[in-house]
Amino acid sequence: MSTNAPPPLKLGTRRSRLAMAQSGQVAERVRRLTGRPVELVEITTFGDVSREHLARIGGTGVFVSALRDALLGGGIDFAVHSLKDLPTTQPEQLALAAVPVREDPRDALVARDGLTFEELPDGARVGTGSPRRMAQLAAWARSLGRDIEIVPIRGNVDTRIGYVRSGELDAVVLAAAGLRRVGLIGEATELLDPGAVLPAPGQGALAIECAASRTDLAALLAELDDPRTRAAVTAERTLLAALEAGCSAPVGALADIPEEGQDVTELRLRGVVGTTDGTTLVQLSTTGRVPASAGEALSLAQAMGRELADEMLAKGAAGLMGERAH
Ligand SMILES: NCc1[nH]cc(CCC(=O)O)c1CC(=O)O
Repeated sequence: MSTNAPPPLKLGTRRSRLAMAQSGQVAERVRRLTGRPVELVEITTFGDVSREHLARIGGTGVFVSALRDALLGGGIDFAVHSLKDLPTTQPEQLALAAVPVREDPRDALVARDGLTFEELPDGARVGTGSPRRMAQLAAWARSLGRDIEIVPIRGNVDTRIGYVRSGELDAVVLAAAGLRRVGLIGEATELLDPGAVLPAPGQGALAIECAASRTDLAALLAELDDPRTRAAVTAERTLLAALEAGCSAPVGALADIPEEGQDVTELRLRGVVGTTDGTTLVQLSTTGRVPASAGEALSLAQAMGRELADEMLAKGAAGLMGERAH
């Protein structure tokens, strides 16, 4: 073994089971890619400590600011975030070095007795703290003529599933990606069709960040980037930004980017905004031609996001978002 072995790369991570799982998976890929050891450095964020509902503390960035401070202070070399927790404006001093291949973007239902959403009886209590999920679940229940009570909850994956195990709630809704990453996807009783419930912009994707000044490191991490995922989440996040909504706003978005070699000639971007009681939803989609190159895909993704936002705003989307997150 060489005496001047490179020092370990420090990967800053939140302490939650989900954050540790996704950081561990990225650390393994970076180790294999660079041959360098990767050390996990645990950091507590405001979002982990606060007991407040996310909708009340604003949501935007509560899980990421402590990690970003450590990146800028040099305490860590890179960080892994859930992309859907990242504010839409990227600070100049930080590089979004890679957006790896996306995990399942859908929401998952975890219900008692293996029930699907449509099988829930009148009076069923369904837990979620997300205004986006509240709006779409309430609208879905209304369309079924079903009387479902949406109960505001928050907490990590185990806490939320615990409400169903204990019998306190009939079901909860979580991101399928989170369940997969912590090995609990078997608890899901239904993967929700995006036609009924659109996921949060960027859901299921990770963001790997480092200081923009670390150009060599950024280039190394860029090996983990998946251009197709980056184009999809760019369309979704451009829509979110153009609606001037925060990550706690009742906004859902999903871009379908066809796999290479797939016989598809169109990209599709779907978006939804609604009131949390589900009485009003503005749900629209737009399509674009499949681009020739990754660079072209990004500008097309941005154009589609802006175009869909304009159409949604013309249909009254701004009035449905309530108080804007900051
Ligand atoms: N807001 C918390 C959060 N941020 C990312 C995920 C799940 C994983 C992902 O979307 O990548 C979750 C939990 C959830 O929504 O159930």
